[in-house]
Amino acid sequence: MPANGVSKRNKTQVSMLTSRLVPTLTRVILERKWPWIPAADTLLDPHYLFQQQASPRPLFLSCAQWSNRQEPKQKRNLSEKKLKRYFVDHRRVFVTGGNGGNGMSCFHSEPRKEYGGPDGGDGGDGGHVILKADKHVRSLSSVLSVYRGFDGEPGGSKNCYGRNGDCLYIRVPPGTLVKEENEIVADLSQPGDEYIAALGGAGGKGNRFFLANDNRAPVTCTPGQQGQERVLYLELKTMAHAGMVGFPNAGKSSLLRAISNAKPAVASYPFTTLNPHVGIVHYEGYQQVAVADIPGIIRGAHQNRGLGFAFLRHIERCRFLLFVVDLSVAEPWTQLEDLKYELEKYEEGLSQRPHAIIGNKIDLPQSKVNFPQLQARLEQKVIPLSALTGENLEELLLHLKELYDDYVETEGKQGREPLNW
Ligand SMILES: Nc1nc2c(ncn2[C@@H]2O[C@H](COP(=O)(O)OP(=O)(O)OP(=O)(O)O)[C@@H](O)[C@H]2O)c(=O)[nH]1
Ligand SMILES: [Mg+2]
Repeated sequence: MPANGVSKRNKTQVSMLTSRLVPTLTRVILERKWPWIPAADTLLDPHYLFQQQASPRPLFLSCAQWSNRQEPKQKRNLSEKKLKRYFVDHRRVFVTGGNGGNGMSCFHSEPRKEYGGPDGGDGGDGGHVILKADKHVRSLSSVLSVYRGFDGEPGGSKNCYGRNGDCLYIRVPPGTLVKEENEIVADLSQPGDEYIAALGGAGGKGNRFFLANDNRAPVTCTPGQQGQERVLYLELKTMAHAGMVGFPNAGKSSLLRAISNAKPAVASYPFTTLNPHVGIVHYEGYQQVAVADIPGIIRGAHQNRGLGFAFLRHIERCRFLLFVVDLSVAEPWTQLEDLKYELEKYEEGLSQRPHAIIGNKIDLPQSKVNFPQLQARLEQKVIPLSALTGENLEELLLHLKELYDDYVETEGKQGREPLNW
């Protein structure tokens, strides 16, 4: 007799019974799905059962082991493609006004009343699609690509008119330009400004409308008109106060994360940022400066290389620029020359906008060698800093405020309202 009191013969019998009770396939699936649960054979193994009776701990232990085996949840790397909260500064929108309701053709019907006359009502007008500037909206990201207005209701009998379709409002940020075939058709600069993007169709006429002296029983009624269809391009005049311009991997997104509450994706491969992100830097007296992280630009961007010249357009919409140079690469001054060349090729004078030059990654040993060489080649001061360690960020923040104050002053002199965020 074995030590645990179960004979080998008994064990074989129980095992055979288990095989009959639980089909093989089900067992395999169960064992794969819950590996911490002992195999069905083992469960009915008298040896195992005795062990369980002796100490109930193994079950709890297996749960604990399972939870230990699960790897700790790691913070997943942010991918730009998964980030939905990027800044949208231009949109193509297809708008269609609501259709008008059809007119009704019918005659008054009442007992003992012959020739009651026509009483078909008119259809309701279709609703307009209206663009409205709203100061609570910051970007065009909430604007969809297709809008269709509400239709008017058809006319009814007994001279009932159809209900007009409601107007459909599309909320856009103040400072939105509306373009149609490259022509500006509206400038929604102040909050509350409205522009009818698509007119709703007029409602059709009921047969009552056609009642005349020479025609006392008209049967004619007209259908409602179709709503207007238009393709409009919405563009923001200003995207942010400051725009960060730099080569891919220069550390623009890291810098925006360091100075503001924005959370653009950061990774060690080029072209991590595919869409602009805007972060707000807060100063004393509730002053806020908006800084945009713009996708990386390479030499030849104006010829559509890299991410193309679509991104140079974002730079155009920033009032002043922050050139971000990676100090750790060889000859960082060539980066600056290339960036200015590309901006100049895209639009003359763009590189001459008020700007600051930032030398990033000063924490790296190579940067400490390159920085004095870069500074020696430039008349303008370069701000050396590290977005990663936070070294010398204060100097950038002070310089940013100076650029902002100059911008407010210039706008004031020209009688324009500075962009308030
Ligand atoms: N050592 C060091 N590394 C940095 C610093 N700033 C950024 N990096 C690293 O540089 C890499 C690129 O940083 P990003 O912020 O994604 O660069 P980017 O300019 O936004 O790049 P794109 O989005 O591709 O244009 C990342 O691996 C960062 O960790 C810094 O100050 N010091
Ligand atoms: Mg980036």
